[in-house]
Amino acid sequence: MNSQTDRIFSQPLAEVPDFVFNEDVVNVFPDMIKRSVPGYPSIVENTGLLAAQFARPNSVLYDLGCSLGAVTQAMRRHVDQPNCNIIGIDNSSAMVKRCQEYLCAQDAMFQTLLPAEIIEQDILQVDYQPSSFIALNFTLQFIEPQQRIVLLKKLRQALIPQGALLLSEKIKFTNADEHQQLNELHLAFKRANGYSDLEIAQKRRAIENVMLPDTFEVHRQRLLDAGFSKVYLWFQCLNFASMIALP
Ligand SMILES: C[S@@+](CC[C@H](N)C(=O)[O-])C[C@H]1O[C@@H](n2cnc3c(N)ncnc32)[C@H](O)[C@@H]1O
Ligand SMILES: O=C(O)C(=O)C[C@]1(C(=O)O)C=C[C@@H](O)C=C1
Repeated sequence: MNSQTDRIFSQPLAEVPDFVFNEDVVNVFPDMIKRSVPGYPSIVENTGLLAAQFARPNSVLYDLGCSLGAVTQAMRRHVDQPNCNIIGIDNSSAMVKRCQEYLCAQDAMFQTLLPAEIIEQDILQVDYQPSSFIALNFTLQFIEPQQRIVLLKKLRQALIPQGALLLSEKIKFTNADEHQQLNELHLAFKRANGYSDLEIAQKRRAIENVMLPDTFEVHRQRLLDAGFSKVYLWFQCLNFASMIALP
């Protein structure tokens, strides 16, 4: 169950396949995401704080595209509301299986935690229950672009009036210089975390067709079009950002 160092793209590949969240990725995922996403640990921990701020009794907290449940675990550390439960959803069976094991380990360590269940499902197919907090932590970028507004409208409908949606994403920039500078800084971040140029190039090739970032302006407008009334950027580190959207 121990996480390993990410060496998935360290050897030259004749052809780099599209990135999938399979067993190989699951084995290295905590290391991969920490070394690839600037600010990831801060975003996860503060998501627990944000969830505690918005969580209301008798409601569900969702962790969509939960992977190994880092956000679910942070919410469980911070949220203490009566009759609240967490539902984590991911469509990768390998992720769901490992996530359930990690949550059992968390259950064994703490006595009073919100109940949490992890479900294997496509987040586009879910009938959402009334919710006070929904986290999409680096997940929307993997959803087909035309489906993003459909999903956000559904989530807006599920949110109770005092609730909030958290959206973290890799972002593009409209200004070409800003885009290039921040992408170069992101490459420097990856190199400083021990990734070689080969690993960086092969990973980029693997995700270019499956992970499609938008600009902050596109996210903001789409959230407003989905029916949210306010969108606040609460975190940015290089080309990775997190925002909250309020009903
Ligand atoms: C970058 S990871 C998310 C990281 C995670 N939220 C965290 O904070 O550690 C993206 C996740 O979204 C999941 N995913 C992608 N498309 C999905 C879909 N349509 N339905 C459910 N999960 C999806 C992937 O399997 C993957 O585990
Ligand atoms: O942009 C990159 O290079 C990334 O690796 C980003 C990213 C992400 O943002 O989700 C992509 C896939 C991996 O799951 C981890 C990180």
